[in-house]
Order: sequence, then structure tokens, then C-alpha cells
Amino acid sequence: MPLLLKASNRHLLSSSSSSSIASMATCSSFCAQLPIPFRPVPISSSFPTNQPFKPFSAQASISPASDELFFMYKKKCLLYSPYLTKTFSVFADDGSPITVGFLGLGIMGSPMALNLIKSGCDVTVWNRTKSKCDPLISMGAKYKSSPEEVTAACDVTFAMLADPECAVEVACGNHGAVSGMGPGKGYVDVSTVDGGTSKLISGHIKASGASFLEAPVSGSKKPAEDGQLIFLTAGDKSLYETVSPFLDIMGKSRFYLGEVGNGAAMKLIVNMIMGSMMATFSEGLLLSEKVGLDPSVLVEVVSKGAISAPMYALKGPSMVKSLYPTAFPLKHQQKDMRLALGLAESVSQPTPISAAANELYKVAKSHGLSDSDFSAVIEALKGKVQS
Ligand SMILES: NC(=O)C1=CN([C@@H]2O[C@H](COP(=O)(O)OP(=O)(O)OC[C@H]3O[C@@H](n4cnc5c(N)ncnc54)[C@H](OP(=O)(O)O)[C@@H]3O)[C@@H](O)[C@H]2O)C=CC1
Ligand SMILES: O=CCCC(=O)O
Repeated sequence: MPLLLKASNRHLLSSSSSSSIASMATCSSFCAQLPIPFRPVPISSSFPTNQPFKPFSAQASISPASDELFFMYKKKCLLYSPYLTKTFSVFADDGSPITVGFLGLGIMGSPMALNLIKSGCDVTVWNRTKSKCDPLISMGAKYKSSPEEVTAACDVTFAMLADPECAVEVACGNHGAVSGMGPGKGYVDVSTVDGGTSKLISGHIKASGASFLEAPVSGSKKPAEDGQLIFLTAGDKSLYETVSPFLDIMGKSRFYLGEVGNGAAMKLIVNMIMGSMMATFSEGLLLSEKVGLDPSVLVEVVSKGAISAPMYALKGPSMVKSLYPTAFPLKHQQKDMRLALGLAESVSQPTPISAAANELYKVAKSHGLSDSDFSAVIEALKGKVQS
């Protein structure tokens, strides 16, 4: 017989299977390591009683057979995924599904929205270039022709946009997201922008009576596809709690960092470190080659020691071949260096290494590498740069 699982602020579930389900909830770190197709979807969240949203309930039908599967999960066995992904949905208290909007279907937005759709969420999409909506529409997404229409139709709307300028344009421009917002709705900006931009958007959203959360992500194209992103959130706590089931579909971890601007700052600092790491890695690869060493061997040596990083292992082999398949566009990395340096400037923090790295990304951009992967920054260090 199916069991109805209701989320509560204690993560307790009113079912005879509560012990095994609760075990699953406490094993979230293992759960997050599973690829999306094998990952149990989140079935609990916390809902403060005084929050302005339609309260969510995570609801799932669980048969005795699937209860067995949860027990297997506790022992770190794989779950039978189709069973779970098809039975998960998030509902408002009036029984209607929580509707989700998604604005911006680029490298990151498309797989993030797709994971929501695959998990059974009711998703409405918009993108400036309409053709990028088509694959998602064919997977079951609804389509609206402006950000305003999306936010008017949806309870919560995510935005994954290129830069501060277009994040503001999509939120606050003509027929922008703000025009469709109102009390009881939420706007979650997952783009990488600076804190000032985030506060500006937040101000407009909140003036409409809606709630705002910034939630930039760590993790690139593949983690977005695999639902392994890391959300760095800040803003309305009640919205954070409301959208947590959706964040857990798209990601493996989430941080709540307090006031709007803190999520943006954390994201920019992480990417400032990453940009400098990539620049110095590039120098090392080229230096090794110049002194007669095999840069592929350098990649291997680095992978064995204390400075090993997934980024070097992932990008190194193709950098050695001068190949830069785009996961994180170089123009976005340079934007993040620029914004991080602005953050440092605002508090008089010296960042000479990052400032130097930023110059390299600017050189790479000037040589036509904006849309290549950010690992193409190595080209800025070569004597002869392809244009
Ligand atoms: N790629 C990555 O590895 C990661 C990226 N990020 C951040 O996520 C955000 C998106 O990145 P990513 O998906 O890679 O970028 P893409 O360049 O692939 O996508 C950018 C999106 O922004 C839209 N856009 C750009 N300009 C405008 C505009 N003027 N008006 C409306 N929409 C616009 C694009 O629409 P259109 O399709 O019409 O061009 C597209 O939907 C960025 O802030 C980036 O820094 C964060 C983590 C990782
Ligand atoms: O903003 C892009 C981050 C890319 C990554 O975290 O791998």
C-alpha cells in the first residue's frame, strides 16, 4: 500500500517506514555522491510556520519494495532509480504542484532545468534565444515568451544568466521577472553576479511583495548535468527552506550564508582562487615543455601530490593538446576575476596574484578566446596566439 510522506521541520516522516527514511535523510552526503539517475530525491525539508510561502510538502508513494531499497541504500547499495524519480513531486498545501520557472538556458541553465523536469517538477522555461527552450519543451517543460509571463505563472523562478547586466535586464527590464512577481512568490538568482547587483535585484523583487534568494553555484557543466552542484545561498531564509528540495535535485550541497551579497561574495572568492590556479597551472605546463619535459607527465605528477585538484586532472590532458572544449566560458571567468577584484578593492584587500591572472584572461579575450573554455588562458602565455 502506498505511504504518504509529509515533510516536517524535524525531518520526521509520518509513516511506518520512518526509521529507514530518516536514515536516508541523514545519509545525504552519500546520497549526493550518487549520479542523478541513482539518487533518491529529497523527501524532507523544513518549513517555518510564519513563512510567507505556500508551505511545501514533499510527497512520494513508497511501496514495501521501495522500503527495501532504502534499507539497501543505508548499506550503500545503489537504488533502483526510475522508481524513485517517477514518484517524487513537491506540492503546495492545497494539493497543487509547486510550479517552477527557469530563465536562462545556457551551458548551466539547460541541464539544471532538465534535472528538475526529470525529477517530475512542473517547469516553465524562457530563454532569450528561443531555440534553446525546444529540447526542454520536448522533455515536458512549458514555455512562456517573457520572464514576466514565467514569474506570473510560477510559484518560484530560477534565473541562470550570463552576467550582472543581463541578470538586471531579465529581472527588472521591460516584461522582466519583477513584473510578474507578487506576494507568495519567490525569485532565486543562481547567476554569478556581484553583491551590489544581487542587492539591486533583491530590492526590486521584494518591493513587489515576493521573496528573494541569491544562490550562485560552484561546479561546472558536468556537475550541472549530474546534479552535483554546490549552492551558495543568501537572502530570505524562508525561501531558502522552500526551495531546498529543488536545490537538492540540482546539487549535492547547499550553504545558507545570511544576508544578500554573502553568497555572491563567496562565489566570487572561490572563482578568484580558481582563476589564479588555472593561470599558474598554465605557466607550469608551458615551462615544463620549454625545459624539455613532457607536460602530460607534469599533469600526472601533480595529480599524485598535495596540489592535486580535479580541475587539473580534468583540463590538463586537453590543455596539453591545445584543446579547450567549453564547460566554463573564458569570458565568464574574466568577469568573475573582475568582480572579485572589485570586491577586494571595496575592503582594501591586496590581491596581486589574482590581479595578474586577470590580465591574462583579458589578453586571452582580446585574442578571440571569450567563448572557449577558461583553460584557454594558457594561449595568452604562448609566444604566438591564434586569433
Ligand atoms: N559554465 C560554468 O561552468 C558555470 C557558469 N556559472 C555562471 O552561471 C551563469 C551562466 O553561465 P553559463 O550557462 O555557462 O553561460 P552561457 O553563456 O552558456 O549562458 C548565458 C545565458 O544568459 C543569457 N543571456 C545572455 N545575455 C542576455 C541578455 N542580454 N538578455 C537575456 N539573456 C541573456 C543567454 O541567453 P542566449 O541563449 O539567448 O544567449 C544564456 O541563457 C554565469 O553567470 C556564469 O558565470 C557558474 C558556475 C559554472
Ligand atoms: O563559475 C564556474 C565554476 C566552475 C567550477 O566550479 O568548476
